[in-house]
Amino acid sequence: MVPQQQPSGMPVHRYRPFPAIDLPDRTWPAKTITSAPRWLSTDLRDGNQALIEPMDPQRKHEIFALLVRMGYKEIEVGFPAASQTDFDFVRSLVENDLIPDDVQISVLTQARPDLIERTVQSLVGAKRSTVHLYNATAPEFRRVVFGVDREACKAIAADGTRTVVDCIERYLGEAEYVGYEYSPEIFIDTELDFALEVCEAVMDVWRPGPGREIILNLPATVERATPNVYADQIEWMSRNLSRREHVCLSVHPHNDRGTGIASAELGVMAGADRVEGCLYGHGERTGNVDLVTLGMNLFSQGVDPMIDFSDIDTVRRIVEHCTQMPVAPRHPYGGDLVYTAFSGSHQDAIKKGLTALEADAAAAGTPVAEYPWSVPYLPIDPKDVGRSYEAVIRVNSQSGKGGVSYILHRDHALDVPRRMQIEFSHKVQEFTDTEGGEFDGERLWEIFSQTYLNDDGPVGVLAHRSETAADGGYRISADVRAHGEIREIAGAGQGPISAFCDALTDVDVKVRVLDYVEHSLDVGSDARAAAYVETEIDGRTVWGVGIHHNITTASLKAVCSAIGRAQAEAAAE
Ligand SMILES: CC(=O)SCCNC(=O)CCNC(=O)[C@H](O)C(C)(C)COP(=O)(O)OP(=O)(O)OC[C@H]1O[C@@H](n2cnc3c(N)ncnc32)[C@H](O)[C@@H]1OP(=O)(O)O
Ligand SMILES: CC(C)C(=O)C(=O)O
Ligand SMILES: [Mg+2]
Repeated sequence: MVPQQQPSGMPVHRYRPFPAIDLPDRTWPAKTITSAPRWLSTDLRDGNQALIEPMDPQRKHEIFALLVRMGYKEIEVGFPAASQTDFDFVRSLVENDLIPDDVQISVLTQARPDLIERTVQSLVGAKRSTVHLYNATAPEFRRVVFGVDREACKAIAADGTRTVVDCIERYLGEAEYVGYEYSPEIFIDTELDFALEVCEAVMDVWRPGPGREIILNLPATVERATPNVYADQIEWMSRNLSRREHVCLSVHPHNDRGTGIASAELGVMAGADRVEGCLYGHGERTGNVDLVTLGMNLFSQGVDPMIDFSDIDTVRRIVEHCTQMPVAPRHPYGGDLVYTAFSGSHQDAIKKGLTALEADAAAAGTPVAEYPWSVPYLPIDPKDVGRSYEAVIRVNSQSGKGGVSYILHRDHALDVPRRMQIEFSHKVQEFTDTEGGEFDGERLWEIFSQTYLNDDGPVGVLAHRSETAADGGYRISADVRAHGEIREIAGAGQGPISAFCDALTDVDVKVRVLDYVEHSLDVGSDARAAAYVETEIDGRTVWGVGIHHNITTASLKAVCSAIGRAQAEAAAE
């Protein structure tokens, strides 16, 4: 029987579903995003206003410089009427000529004449800027916060816009370009017909036209509905706004339901031209939509985000330093663990995927870094964002042979044969089960060396001499340490290993070789070789490993290693 879930007892009755939008002929579900929208970073405004400790001027400058380096062309730099510090920061950007010619800063203000005037004053001397005005338009805000009806609410927006126009004329006549952005705050809770009415009233004052666009920014100030509802709202506005060709329609999702990314993406599919957000999703409460994830989502679809994320760790480091807040280890694209696989089957698939990618790229004569990416469990190549494969596969108790052998290959160039991978990963499992936690490459190498490369077994080879007979037979004599004594032993066979195994009967050791693999570890005349031998000793199948500059020595060492392993296994029983 299927287990029966029980009512939670939580006060569900206090909440209402968000009403659906009546838009049966919506077109956004069939759309795909084929080019990057215009981005606005509001790290220095919405992001900053929500920090436990707002950024000091030096940190603000660091973020600004980072945003410029990454390629953001529209940057909201503050709320200059809020405080002298905010005002001074904008002035320092302007007066120190820190704003590149192709970057447009913007500043936010409430629709209050004194605040607007101060805000516009902060922009004197800026070549390109945008004045951004907002007032809340949702019914609850009209009633509770402002105590106004629809007409009065609309008047706040229109009058505010008029004041902006006047102030721009008064203070910014010299500027190359001054743009205007209007946001009906709490747009998602505003009746659509009223949001449209307010935006039209604002446009009547600003009078957008050729060369004079207006940015209408429709915020999900508090995200309260599924992203499809936001998309419907955006599509409805996009269809019904007049002067649409002169409107830059912008979305500003917050992330209260954890669907800010989806809201932004569906918003763009629904007709938005521009997205406002913050790096790593800083901002009020659960944050603004994360610009890193949005940009990288495009990148992962083969669409250029027009922003450079190729050094994602530096971006993260600067954001963490400036906001004094950590980025979560599982944060998409930038978190510490997001290109890491711990579990065995994932590691196995990634290892095979990377090998196949290299082979496919080589076959196509294309460098791997240019070859179309397709590796299981990794949506993008970590190297494309400046991560290395080092961190991709990490070993703990959930890991299997794939991960373990990947790390041995990565750190020591060992190509451990498949059946030996199984044997060694069981060995590692014994350790991870008892010790717990993660095993790094160094710890794995310790276990590998202790298991296969220690010379303390019952038999050790000290020197060997060999000759090939005219009939192709192989003769060997070797000085060995056997059971505490130094002995010279001799034997014959088809090659060094079979001859050595024959010689070992002199010291009462019987070894049957089942498989043998060797490969070089380095290049050049001084190169070392690794030899792996699968043996049957006293009814046990065990592997041995030898590493040496001389390939014959490596093989004999591998046999001795297997003898040691057999004895250790027997002792452990
Ligand atoms: C969704 C967002 O992120 S909006 C941006 C929010 N960011 C900030 O508020 C940070 C900067 N703000 C501040 O530092 C301050 O609010 C200041 C300095 C701008 C203004 O401070 P104060 O004058 O003390 O006003 P206060 O902050 O209390 O704002 C409330 C008043 O502004 C009015 N108001 C709020 N928003 C707006 C608006 N967009 N347009 C016009 N009036 C507004 C309210 O109705 C209220 O008026 P009342 O005092 O007559 O009731
Ligand atoms: C001021 C506006 C754009 C805002 O930040 C919001 O509504 O979230
Ligand atoms: Mg906001």
